[in-house]
Amino acid sequence: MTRTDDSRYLKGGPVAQRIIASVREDALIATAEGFPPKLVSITVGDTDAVDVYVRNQRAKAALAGIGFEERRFAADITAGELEAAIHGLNADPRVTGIIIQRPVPAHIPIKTLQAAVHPLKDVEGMHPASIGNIVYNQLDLAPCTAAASVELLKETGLELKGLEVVVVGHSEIVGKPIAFLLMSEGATVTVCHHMTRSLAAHARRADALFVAVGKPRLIKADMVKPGAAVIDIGINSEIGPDGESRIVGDVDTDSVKEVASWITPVPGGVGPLTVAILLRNTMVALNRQRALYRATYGVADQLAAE
Ligand SMILES: NC(=O)C1=CN([C@@H]2O[C@H](COP(=O)(O)OP(=O)(O)OC[C@H]3O[C@@H](n4cnc5c(N)ncnc54)[C@H](OP(=O)(O)O)[C@@H]3O)[C@@H](O)[C@H]2O)C=CC1
Ligand SMILES: Nc1nc(=O)c2c([nH]1)NC[C@@H]1CN(c3ccc(C(=O)N[C@@H](CCC(=O)O)C(=O)O)cc3)C=[N+]21
Repeated sequence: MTRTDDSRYLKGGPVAQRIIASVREDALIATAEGFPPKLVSITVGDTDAVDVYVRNQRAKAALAGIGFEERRFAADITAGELEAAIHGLNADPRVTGIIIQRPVPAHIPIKTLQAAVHPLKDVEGMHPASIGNIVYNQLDLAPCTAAASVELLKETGLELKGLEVVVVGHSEIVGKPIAFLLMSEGATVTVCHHMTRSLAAHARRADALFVAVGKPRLIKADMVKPGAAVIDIGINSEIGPDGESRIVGDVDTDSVKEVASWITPVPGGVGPLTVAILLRNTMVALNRQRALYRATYGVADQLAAE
């Protein structure tokens, strides 16, 4: 049996295709109504870690009928200059959404940048005001990777209410939002991080195990409960036995797949779905902008008023 024919693999591609097809329908209607959705990506400095992501964003945005523009800034730009650029995008009615690719150089405070994006254009749900929404169980626009990971778990058909879930990694962009989304769904959530005393003991109790750390093969077969669902979020690049560069996750997939009932492959798991959800979030943002403008001015929306 080849890797991808194995039904234990929870693949992101088919789910992503469904989402992109539905986004495309909405995007074509919005465009015909005079409001073409457009996403702007901001990258700062050396962008190796995000190149794959941005390349896929561009390709999938084209498929979905969403405009895409990449703004690249030099590593020595100041935080003030970047904020000014973001304010310009906030004020530009042709721009629907803004995504700031991580990481940014150390001298740029990412939180300040994230807070500079207008909440209505925050397609990643990372503005402090947006991230608060998931605490209040308003889940229609959540951080893309977290939403993608939870959506893949739902593909298993497992009942989330009361499910024992363990999340490894507690970054603000992945681990923490996953924990909040799962709490909203009624799961019992344990969050582990580098200070956790026995990662293995916690991980082994999980019916669903989410891993977002950035360490290849951190999770081995003896850390996984038989029959569990394993969602591998890690994207690590390493040199394979053939001397070629390859992408691997945080889970030792070959051994863990013998124990788990479901496992997300890397590549081909969470990654493609993350991109699809970013595009879906862009349409959620567009619809919010149009609804607010109608409510405020009683006209179709901002462009129509000009
Ligand atoms: N598929 C996708 O769409 C995406 C994939 N990623 C990938 O997911 C991974 C995580 O990304 P991100 O959350 O941004 O990374 P961060 O580096 O921000 O966070 C890593 C987390 O892992 C924890 N950690 C570190 N070492 C251990 C350990 N030995 N045991 C348990 N926990 C540990 C850290 O805890 P502490 O803070 O306490 O040190 C931290 O919370 C990366 O491989 C990244 O490439 C990221 C974004 C999107
Ligand atoms: N603000 C911000 N948000 C992010 O969500 C974010 C980020 N910054 N910085 C970089 C990381 C990484 N990341 C990926 C998303 C999808 C793929 C993806 O599509 N992966 C394909 C790769 C296929 C191929 O190799 O072409 C797959 O896994 O199958 C990869 C990486 C999002 N990140």
